[in-house]
Amino acid sequence: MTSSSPWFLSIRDLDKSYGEFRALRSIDLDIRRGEFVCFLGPSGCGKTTLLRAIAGLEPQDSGRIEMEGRDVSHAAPSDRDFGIVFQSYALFPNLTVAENVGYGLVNRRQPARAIAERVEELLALVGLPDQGRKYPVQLSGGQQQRVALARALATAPGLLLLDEPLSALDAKVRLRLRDEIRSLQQRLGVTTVMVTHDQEEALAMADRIVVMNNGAVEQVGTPEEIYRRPATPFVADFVGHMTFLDAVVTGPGTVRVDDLDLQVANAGSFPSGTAVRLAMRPEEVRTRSITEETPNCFEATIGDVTFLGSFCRAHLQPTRSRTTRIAADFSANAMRDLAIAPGEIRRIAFPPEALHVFAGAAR
Ligand SMILES: Nc1ncnc2c1ncn2[C@@H]1O[C@H](COP(=O)(O)OP(=O)(O)OP(=O)(O)O)[C@@H](O)[C@H]1O
Repeated sequence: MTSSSPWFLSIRDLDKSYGEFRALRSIDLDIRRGEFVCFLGPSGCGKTTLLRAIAGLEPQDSGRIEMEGRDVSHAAPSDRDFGIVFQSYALFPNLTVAENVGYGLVNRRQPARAIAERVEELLALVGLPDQGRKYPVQLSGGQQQRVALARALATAPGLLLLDEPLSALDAKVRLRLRDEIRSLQQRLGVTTVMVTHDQEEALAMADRIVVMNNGAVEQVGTPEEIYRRPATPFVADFVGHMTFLDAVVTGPGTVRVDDLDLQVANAGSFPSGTAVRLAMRPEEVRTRSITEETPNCFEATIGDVTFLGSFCRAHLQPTRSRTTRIAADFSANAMRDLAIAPGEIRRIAFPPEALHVFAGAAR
């Protein structure tokens, strides 16, 4: 690979075990220069282990890591060009904010004046000008995390690693800092990898999301690809909400669920008779402008309705089916206009393009 390669970071066949437990399984991943990538997955899936392997803090057992075309697989962390922010702010409590931010610069033996100027510039960058004399304990959690961010950026690293940097903060601060980190990253153009288990955070911040499960990469894609075209039932289930139904393929582009025959736009190449899992997002259930020609339309009884703030989620049971229950989301307007209430019967439709078909019977 040459430095003209679009990839800042390339990972090949990375493996890591703790005793018998395989924490990373044959990870292959390429990250573009300037890209913001999120590692997303449930607790224990290996996100942090992968981040720490990239940093050289938790060496892999086998596999290769290249940064800007340089093989850093066995390089010490100090020989890898990154800055890192941890979940717990990890600031030195006995050092002032300015000393914390300038820590890495002092180690590089830069003149005091240059350091002071750079620290002031960094504090302004993270929205904390004139706070350099304070101690970490005098700052809020959000402010401490900004200081940690400034410290990680001090040496102008090629790669910014963020390990759940927002998860210790309360919801409002988290939202604000999320936007700030994203716009700062775009302004600086620094290649960034962030670990999170919060799907909303990943969808809102990332250029691309790496969904991990059980030490392996399940899918890599833009937020929209991950959400609209989940590659596996795990991704479909983990990102957003999905109704899963047992189905049987009845022909090209058709499946049967219980007594319902449904058209499916992307049915894959399963032969007739194959048991599959059908999946659909609650917001894709259609309730308006339904005519006799609308595909996959039928009557359904409205079951329980849960108020979720900006929308309501209802469970619907098609009247021709004994067992099928489908989650459907309704805006406040739709709730009112369609008089959605438990026990009512309404016509609904499943757009063929909104149905996902996966191999295997439902759990
Ligand atoms: N030093 C270690 N010794 C033994 N097992 C470890 C060690 N570090 C991590 N593990 C195990 O490896 C798995 C992956 O851990 P990792 O911290 O990468 O998960 P994660 O996806 O970041 O999860 P979380 O969001 O909970 O931090 C977990 O099952 C964890 O228990």
